[in-house]
Amino acid sequence: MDALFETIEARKRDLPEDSYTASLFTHEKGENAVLEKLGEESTELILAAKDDEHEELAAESADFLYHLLVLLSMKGMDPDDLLAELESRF
Ligand SMILES: N=c1c2ncn([C@@H]3O[C@H](COP(=O)(O)OP(=O)(O)OP(=O)(O)O)[C@@H](O)[C@H]3O)c2ncn1[C@@H]1O[C@H](COP(=O)(O)O)[C@@H](O)[C@H]1O
Repeated sequence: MDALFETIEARKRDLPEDSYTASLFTHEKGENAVLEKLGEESTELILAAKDDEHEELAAESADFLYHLLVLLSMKGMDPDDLLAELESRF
């Protein structure tokens, strides 16, 4: 997750043209682009869970987590903020 987040941060900084991640940071809809994606991915995740398809559920969870990490980066946060919150509940 740390390596993926570092890649996301690099895409935010360098904005390569062929990068999907960079396209989320420069989207005309602003942060709504990634928020919409999170909505779609959560629906797909729920459908995979209902079908009890483990492979599909893992794939949809990965899609959701990736877009969540992009959102955290957009907000100037990082995975440590998420982990700190989880630890505070432990
Ligand atoms: N983990 C991901 C990842 N998960 C999902 N996606 C993209 O998220 C997009 C939307 O997912 P969907 O399931 O909705 O795909 P879709 O059905 O094609 O939907 P649309 O794109 O048509 O809306 C797809 O284009 C996926 O490729 C990701 N794109 C990138 N990453 C990671 O980010 C890294 C950098 O990627 P780039 O920014 O593209 O260089 C990659 O090496 C990966 O590690």
